[in-house]
Amino acid sequence: MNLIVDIGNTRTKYAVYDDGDWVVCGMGVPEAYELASAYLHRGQEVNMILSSTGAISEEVREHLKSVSTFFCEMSPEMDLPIRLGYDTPKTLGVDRIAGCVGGVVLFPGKELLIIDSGTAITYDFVSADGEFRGGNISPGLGIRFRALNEFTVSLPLVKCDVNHGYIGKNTHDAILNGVMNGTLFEIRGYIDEIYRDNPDAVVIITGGGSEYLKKTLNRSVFFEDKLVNLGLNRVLEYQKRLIGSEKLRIDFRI
Ligand SMILES: Nc1ncnc2c1ncn2[C@@H]1O[C@H](COP(=O)(O)OP(=O)(O)O)[C@@H](O)[C@H]1O
Ligand SMILES: CC(C)(COP(=O)(O)O)[C@@H](O)C(=O)NCCC(=O)O
Ligand SMILES: [K+]
Repeated sequence: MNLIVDIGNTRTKYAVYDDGDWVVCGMGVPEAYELASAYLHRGQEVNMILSSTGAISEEVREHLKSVSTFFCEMSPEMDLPIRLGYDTPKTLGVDRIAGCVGGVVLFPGKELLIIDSGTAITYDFVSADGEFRGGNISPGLGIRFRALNEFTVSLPLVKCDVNHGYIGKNTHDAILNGVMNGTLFEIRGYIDEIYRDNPDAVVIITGGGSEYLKKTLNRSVFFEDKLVNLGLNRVLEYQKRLIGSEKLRIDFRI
């Protein structure tokens, strides 16, 4: 089986794929470790890919490695199934690359805009011939609420609530509406812009904050919660095949 471990800035997600089919997903490093151990104890192989934009210690990395039969770590410098048109590929977030690969898996040959609403909101553009063209990073919902609270004297910390209004009549609602509508208008702006340029483009939305957008975004877009997992699974398969053909080359001195 393939085990995907995706450590974000807020949450750790994991997923299991078997023969390209999604099996199960969940959250937490200890949970991912337990799952991998159980497969190993049953004598099954565990092909693992680790992707981390959040903090990860060497100890955790080694811990996860110890319950894998094949291990690779997502990096902009590895051989990837897409080209990276970014001036600083070394500093490019691996979750962004994974989302773009996932997009190409779902919609090959299409121009893509991938919106990942997590701790940060990322807007990533992929050309129809499969090149990551670049993209933008903006503050996520949680960061916006916290920033208003932390950088002012009087503003309280307001919690994200999908049931918000348009015009605030008190401080709480003014902040709630401001952050929620501001985020929504920003996202709508990107979507309208790409459709204006190319009506055939495809917009895919993913990430923990996308649940809210499902309810409020009245635009023609695809929601795919598993986009990053899907991309990481493709990269893992790609790496396995590369290592396999390299081994064959050495074994048979091709
Ligand atoms: N129920 C929710 N409603 C709105 N936003 C949420 C909800 N749950 C999580 N989020 C947002 O999603 C983020 C976590 O999503 P995730 O994609 O896992 O982020 P990351 O990859 O950065 O860890 C949180 O920072 C928060 O902004
Ligand atoms: C932009 C991000 C913080 C998003 O992380 P996330 O919200 O998924 O936790 C991450 O992709 C990252 O650390 N990027 C590095 C900078 C760059 O992509 O150019
Ligand atoms: K993100």
